[in-house]
Amino acid sequence: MTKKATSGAAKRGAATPSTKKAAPAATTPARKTAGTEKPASARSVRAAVDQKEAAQDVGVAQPGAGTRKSRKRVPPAVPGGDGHNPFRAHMRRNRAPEPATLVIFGATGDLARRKLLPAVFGLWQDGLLGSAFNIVGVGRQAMTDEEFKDYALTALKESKETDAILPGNLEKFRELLYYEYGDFSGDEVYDLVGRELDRAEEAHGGRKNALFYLSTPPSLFEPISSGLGRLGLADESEGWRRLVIEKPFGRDLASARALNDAIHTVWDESQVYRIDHYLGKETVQNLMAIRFGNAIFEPLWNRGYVDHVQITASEDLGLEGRAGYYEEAGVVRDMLQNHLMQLFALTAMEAPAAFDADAIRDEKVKVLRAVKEIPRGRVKSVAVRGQYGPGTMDGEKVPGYRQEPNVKPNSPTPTYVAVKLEVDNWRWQGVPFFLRTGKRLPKKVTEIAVVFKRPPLGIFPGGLERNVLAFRIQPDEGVSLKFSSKTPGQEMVLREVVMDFRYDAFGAQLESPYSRLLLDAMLGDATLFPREDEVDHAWQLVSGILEAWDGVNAPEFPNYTSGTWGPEAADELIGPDRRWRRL
Ligand SMILES: NC(=O)C1=CN([C@@H]2O[C@H](COP(=O)(O)OP(=O)(O)OC[C@H]3O[C@@H](n4cnc5c(N)ncnc54)[C@H](OP(=O)(O)O)[C@@H]3O)[C@@H](O)[C@H]2O)C=CC1
Ligand SMILES: O=C1O[C@H](COP(=O)(O)O)[C@@H](O)[C@H](O)[C@H]1O
Repeated sequence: MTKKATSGAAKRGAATPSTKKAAPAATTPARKTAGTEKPASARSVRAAVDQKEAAQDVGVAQPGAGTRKSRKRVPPAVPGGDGHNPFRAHMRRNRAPEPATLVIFGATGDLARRKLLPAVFGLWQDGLLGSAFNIVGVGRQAMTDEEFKDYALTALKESKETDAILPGNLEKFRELLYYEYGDFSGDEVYDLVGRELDRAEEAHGGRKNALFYLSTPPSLFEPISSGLGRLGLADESEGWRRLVIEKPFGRDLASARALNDAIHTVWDESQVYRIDHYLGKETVQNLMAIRFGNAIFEPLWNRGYVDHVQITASEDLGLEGRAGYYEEAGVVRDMLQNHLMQLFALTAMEAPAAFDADAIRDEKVKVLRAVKEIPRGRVKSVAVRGQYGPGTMDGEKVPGYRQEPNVKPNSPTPTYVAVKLEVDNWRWQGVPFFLRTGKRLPKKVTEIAVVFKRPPLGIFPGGLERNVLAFRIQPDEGVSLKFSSKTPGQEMVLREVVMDFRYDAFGAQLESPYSRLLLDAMLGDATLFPREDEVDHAWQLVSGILEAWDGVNAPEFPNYTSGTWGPEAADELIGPDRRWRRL
């Protein structure tokens, strides 16, 4: 176990340097050459308008108050319905974030462009970001504020993730954007960020709340965390300060622990929000809702009734030009250690004492701890790796992994993994959990399937099929229950049928996970963010697999054809009496 941060105040105090906001004028770089000096008053005016609008009604009259793409469809009538959209009310929750600045490090990167800026825009347009809000993009490229505003607006127009833009809202959103740049290993760039917070102070009601989002290569997580600490920006005396860290969190157990330790020299754990975007998916949250919001499932959710559980995250896409990252990561780091382990933990955990961050995360940690270890010597019997070869997808020929641009011709990097987890606790003893994920599989689908035991005795003709409760995480989001039914006719012949709940019954398109998680972080709700000990246990579980596979060439690679369901050995792993679901 890694050590927990001791007193946050003590840590932060110790790390607060005397250089805090030192000599701002002297450190101002030659920048913003396009005459983009921002008069404080302009910002104050905009913010004051925002504040007034928000004060009128946090729920309605926000800056861009409008309708999200998701609300273009009219929801079905609700009992006593009056046209009021229940989803909108739900999204708003019962409070809005305090005035704050969102600082995005790596604002010129792919994630920021395609996902983060659209997510923030959507939240803002829906009036969910509170009374005063602004964004400071931070990068290494020299850019003026105006150039960054242009860049961000282009990104919003181009991203598929952007909600329908209401007239005039892009121009209003533009007003909220600022940019700073510099070398992330020095002090100057953090000083500039600090001054952005100073400037927003008045408009933010005298507070300097800040959410620092690290959307950079992982090698920069520690330098940025430390840089913010050196300049006193983790100190919460003038407003809350939170650090959002993208994945991957470390590349193995040792580096994840080192990163946690480095971060905790500056930040208390309560200030740290490690992103796993799967937790922001509506359907993943619904897993908890269905398990713990109904009486009928939980009694069956154990070794008495469940035969096994299958968790699948299959992707039809290949590398998509990410060789630089993926050659270093591979599927275990990219998907198994984080997203699939989280899905597993939510499926297998006990009911939390309350729906709050620590209660839920405590339960996830407990079940992760209960998983039988997979030391290097066990890997062969419980895990299968694969790498895709050339094949055909949707009638088109696609290259194998080793033929992708910038991949080594004999790359040992796995693009598929299947693993059997055994949980040594009273609930799950003897119930295997099979997890699989891979690229260039036949289709994009993520599903958690709870497969029940066969009936104890067959009194009707026909097979004794296993009932399956399947959570379709994506796409075609919903939940289905497969069971046997009599087919119409004179004979008592059974056939499998499916009862299906589909999310589109709600008449709302689902929220981007990044919107959900960004808003949660702004609200200080860490429920959907993995805690330090969760990440640590997930790394512990995959460590043996990484040790056995890292850099070790699998002579059989490539061992599955693009467009198929992975290597044959995966069928042996789950068999002989069980079969992977054909999705
Ligand atoms: N892209 C995605 O879909 C996903 C990304 N992530 C994670 O998000 C993070 C960002 O990913 P992504 O946006 O794809 O990465 P990119 O490489 O596209 O962008 C990274 C950002 O960091 C900046 N940067 C890179 N190196 C330096 C440096 N040495 N000094 C200062 N700035 C630097 C880049 O600047 P410049 O523009 O000048 O290169 C850019 O702004 C990563 O941790 C990734 O693992 C997680 C899930 C999905
Ligand atoms: O984090 C990642 O996730 C995506 C899959 O995410 P999804 O939400 O589209 O299911 C994966 O393609 C990528 O390799 C990985 O880094």
